[in-house]
Amino acid sequence: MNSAKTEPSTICHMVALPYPGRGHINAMMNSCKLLASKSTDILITFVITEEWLGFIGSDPKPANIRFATVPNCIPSEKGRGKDFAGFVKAVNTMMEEPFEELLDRLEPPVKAIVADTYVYWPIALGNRKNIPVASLFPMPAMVFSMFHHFELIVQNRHFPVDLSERGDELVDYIPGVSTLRIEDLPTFTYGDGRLVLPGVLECISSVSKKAQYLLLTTFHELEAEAIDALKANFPIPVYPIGPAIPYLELEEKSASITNANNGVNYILWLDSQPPCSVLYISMGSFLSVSNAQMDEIIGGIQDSGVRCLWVSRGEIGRFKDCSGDMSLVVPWCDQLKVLCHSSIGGFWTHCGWNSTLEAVFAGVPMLTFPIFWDQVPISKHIVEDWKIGWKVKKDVGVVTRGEISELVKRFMDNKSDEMNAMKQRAKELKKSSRRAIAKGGSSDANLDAFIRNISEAHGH
Ligand SMILES: O=c1ccn([C@@H]2O[C@H](COP(=O)(O)OP(=O)(O)O[C@H]3O[C@H](CO)[C@@H](O)[C@H](O)[C@H]3O)[C@@H](O)[C@H]2O)c(=O)[nH]1
Repeated sequence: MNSAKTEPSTICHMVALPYPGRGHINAMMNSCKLLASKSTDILITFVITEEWLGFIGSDPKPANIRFATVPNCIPSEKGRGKDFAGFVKAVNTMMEEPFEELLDRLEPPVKAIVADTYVYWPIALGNRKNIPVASLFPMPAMVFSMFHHFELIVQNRHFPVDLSERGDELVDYIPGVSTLRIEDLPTFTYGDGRLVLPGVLECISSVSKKAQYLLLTTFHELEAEAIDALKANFPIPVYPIGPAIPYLELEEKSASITNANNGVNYILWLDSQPPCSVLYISMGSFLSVSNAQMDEIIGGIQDSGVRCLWVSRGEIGRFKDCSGDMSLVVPWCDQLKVLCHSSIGGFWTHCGWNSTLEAVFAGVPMLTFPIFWDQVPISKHIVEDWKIGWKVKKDVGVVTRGEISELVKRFMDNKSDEMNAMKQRAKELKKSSRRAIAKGGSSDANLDAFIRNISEAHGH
């Protein structure tokens, strides 16, 4: 850890604590970069485990963001998906003590803690130490509202529930959230979702009761109704500052483009493809679909004859038949750069919120294959609310190779009126995301308001 000792007291020093998973670390880092871009008087200490420092320690970041570490007191990131509930428990029992020790040593004095909503203890810790806490929720405002109003779901007898019997019943009573089926709520009715639900509900309720600010990685234009309804009754300021994605670095050259991919330069490959012809496929950073489903997906995409760029970690062997001019498989890519490339015509996504915000920013329509938790209502957002995608996943059972091939062909048909109308809507949302981040736009103004609030209300 490299704590600076002599910064002047005008420095607004914040400590950022992400939940230690890829989607959450990215959301927190991108939010911090947006905050740090506002003034060189802002200093952010970004706290991660030593293992995570190994993953992201050499990534480019502005001079006013620095890393500090806690020991590897939680299970390794590798294999985290295997015992999800156990991982969540470890994050919430093992990290507080080393974090508190670190906090006590940091200089200059800390003006605010920005902590992921899914880590349970920072709000109480901040209260004990008289340090304001901004809770960063890295999922849609709509999903926050679902948990915030969970008692309505219970009152309407929609939880607990047997999805196979009542999954199609409608949920039309959550303020600011458009009507959806029980089946489209986050996956808290079964499995790991059911296990982590009580802890999540406690976190969400402590945000309104004890935190000082709520930051959202969404932007107002994208979820206006959910955000307005939330703000109307929420006891603390709510600041949507998104899309919290790495758009500030879009123009920079990324060394990882070839280094991480055994010398394969996927940007050069994209450069040589026709406009809007490539389907980008990424299924998320830690949960994946069943082997049987994966075989159908790979077969269906091959049969469709559509060009594609796949991201696949550790499963490259399964793609041995996907070689040739039409497809490229890489273990990792600079996703926002890829989505913004003119050759990309569609995105097959598991509907992680960061990926969704990136696709909205890039104006790319989506094929949705949600797997867990918020990904299910996010798919509904994409398909029904914004109408910029189609759902591939079925509620029950495997989607077959033939179904996938047909769907992908129709989806990537640049001459279809239906697809062109969808692309037009995606372009409109892209424009609204650019308006939100432009000077004086909704997110830009919210970043300023949050920083002003922290500096004034809690100045030294
Ligand atoms: O080759 C790749 C693949 C992914 N990414 C990035 O990795 C992140 C993935 O985040 P996300 O799309 O949100 O997926 P997950 O990692 O699965 O996200 C977890 O965290 C999200 C935010 O809380 C939730 O919405 C998801 O349900 C949860 O699984 C994004 O920033 C991508 O740009 C890359 O840069 N390169």
